[in-house]
This record gives sequence, C-alpha cells and structure tokens, in this order.
Amino acid sequence: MVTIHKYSVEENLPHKLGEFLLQKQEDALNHSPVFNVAISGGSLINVLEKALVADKAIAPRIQWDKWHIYFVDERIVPLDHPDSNYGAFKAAVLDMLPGAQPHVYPIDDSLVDGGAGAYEQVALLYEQILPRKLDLLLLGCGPDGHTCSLFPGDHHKYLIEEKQRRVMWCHDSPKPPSDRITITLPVMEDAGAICFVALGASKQPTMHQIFDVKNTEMPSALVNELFDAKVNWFVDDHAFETVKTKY
Ligand SMILES: O=C1O[C@H](COP(=O)(O)O)[C@@H](O)[C@H](O)[C@H]1O
Repeated sequence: MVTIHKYSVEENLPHKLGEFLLQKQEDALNHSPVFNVAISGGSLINVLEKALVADKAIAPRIQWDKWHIYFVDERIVPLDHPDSNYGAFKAAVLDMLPGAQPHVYPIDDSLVDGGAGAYEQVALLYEQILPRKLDLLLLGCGPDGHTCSLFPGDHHKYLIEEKQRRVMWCHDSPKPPSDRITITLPVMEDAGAICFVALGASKQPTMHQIFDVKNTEMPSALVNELFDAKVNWFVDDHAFETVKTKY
C-alpha cells in the first residue's frame, strides 16, 4: 500500500516534506557518507525551495555537503534555459544556499556534439553517472499522469517497457520541450524510496484516475502498483479533494 501524506495549506505541506527529507537524510547517513537523491523538474522545484531553503526550521539541518543530487529527467535545452530542470533547480535552490553546496549531477547534453546518436550518448553517459541505488527519488506527476519523462500512450510505451537501459531518450514528448532524457523503471525498482509531490486543484482529475480508478495506463499509477510499499505521496487537500478511496 502506498503511503499518502495529505495536508491542508495551513498544515504547511512543504514543512512536512522537509521533515520527511530530513528523516531520509538521516537514514542514508546512518549507513553511508552520502545521501543520493534524484529530483524532477516542474512544480516540485518550488516546493523544494519552500521546504529546504525558505523554511528556517528545516534549512539549517540539511547537510548539503553530503547530498548528491541527480535528475530523473531533463528537457534538452541549454542548462541555463528557463525550461531546463537543472536550471530551475539552480535558480530556486542552489543559488539561494548561503553555505555549503550539494554535489549536483546535471543531465548535460552539451557533452555531445549533436550528431547522430547524440541522445543515446547522453543517456549512456548519465547511466554511468547514476548510482545503482538511489536513496530517494523525488517525483512530480503531470496532468496526464506522466512522471519523469515517462508519458502515457502507445507512442511512448517503449520507455515504460524498457527493462535494460536505465536512462532513455525521446524526441516527441507530448509536453514541450519535445526532446528529453529520462530514467526508466529499473532505476525506480532499485531506489530505496520514491516520493511524489502533487499539489493544487488542477491535479484532481489525475488523482482520481490514479487513486480511485487505478488507471495503470498512467505511468504514475503504474509506479504505485509496481513499487507500492516504498511509494509516498505528498498531496494537498485540493489535489485529493475528489478521491473517494480511503488511504
Ligand atoms: O515535464 C515535466 O513534468 C513533470 C510534472 O510537472 P508538474 O509541473 O506538473 O509538476 C515533472 O515531474 C518532470 O520532471 C518534468 O520534466
């Protein structure tokens, strides 16, 4: 059974997420010198800024020098482009840190020349950079139920069905920018924990499909089904308002 952490605006979800991340940090550092976490882009980044930078009860307890931060997906644009997941994280979090910086591993497409096979090279390179087992994956969930750059529909099924390659690419994402690099399910299978964050009334139909209908055509619902015991969802009461099933 997945674990749902549901909060109202007054209950301050970013603070609760911050406490959860502190616990995950402690769990990891109890058995390892580093905390390996991979993050998404999109709306998650603003929540991370609130939880890890703006929250004065959480921020001083984050041991940034021990955090190794990877990305679960990236849009193929320059890293300083507003659509870059790394760029968004840098602007919202990294540039705001007053002291120690984490070790950060962007998915950097400028490492290849853009010729034939360039995307495959970026994916293969990132596969070598990613640790086999990440302590935590922090995921978003798009309105169509996509997570990372794993999109629903027959056209993108090859990404969901991939069993060998841990990092893949696609050229025709239904959500722009169209060229993307993404982790695949084997990375999720090996991860210690998975945590989704989904906020706001605009996510209501998606939450209904995932938690009532259990529509596993949606990659986020499939992640629930495959990895249930280690999956957490941080949701606000707006996003979860129309979910009927009790969790
Ligand atoms: O394009 C992307 O979208 C998803 C979901 O974003 P959200 O803004 O609806 O939360 C995100 O998790 C992913 O990393 C990103 O590339």
